[in-house]
Amino acid sequence: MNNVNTDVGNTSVGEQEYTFFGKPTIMESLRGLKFQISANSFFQTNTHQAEILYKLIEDCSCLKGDGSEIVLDLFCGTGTIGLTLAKKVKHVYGFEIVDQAVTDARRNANLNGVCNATFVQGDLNKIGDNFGEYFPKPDVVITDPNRPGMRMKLIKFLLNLKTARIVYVSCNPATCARDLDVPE
Ligand SMILES: C[S@@+](CC[C@H](N)C(=O)[O-])C[C@H]1O[C@@H](n2cnc3c(N)ncnc32)[C@H](O)[C@@H]1O
Repeated sequence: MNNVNTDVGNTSVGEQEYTFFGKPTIMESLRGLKFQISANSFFQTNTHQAEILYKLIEDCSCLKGDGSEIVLDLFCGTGTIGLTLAKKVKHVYGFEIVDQAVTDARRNANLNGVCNATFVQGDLNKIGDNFGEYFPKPDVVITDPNRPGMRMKLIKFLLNLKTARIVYVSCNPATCARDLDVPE
């Protein structure tokens, strides 16, 4: 797979894709589920470590496991986190900017027989005042932003939700610390 972009920066999202050999997607298994991943979709690079991370996320989520809770999966990529939690909750709502990743997330839900997950394409840096109308009040929020972290509007939105639990997964301690420091 040749994934081409014209940026000089460190970006993994391509403008054109050329499949030279084989299929344009790869399959991965995580926590008993199968995931089909396209070239432009984010996927944790170390699958073994991702299993450990996702187990930790589940532990930190403190789900009741009785199928009553709503989970919001922000920056959801191919739906991996939400889908690994879906069997324990009432519904998962995932938000992600990359079209292909959202398509993958919906397909991955089908692949794994998960019917209680909704994945929506959208830019979480540009949420409108009506963002909260897209899902019921969540019991748990998982947020896993890319390195720039979250914008103030999203942070304020999450704080106003007064959700019992927010699990922040970060690949950048600096922006994570900045985001956690926002006063209520
Ligand atoms: C660190 S990855 C996490 C993906 C997923 N949670 C996982 O574990 O595979 C961050 C994700 O945020 C998405 N993203 C980046 N900027 C975004 C934005 N402004 N709005 C929504 N999603 C965004 C990326 O495309 C990527 O899929």
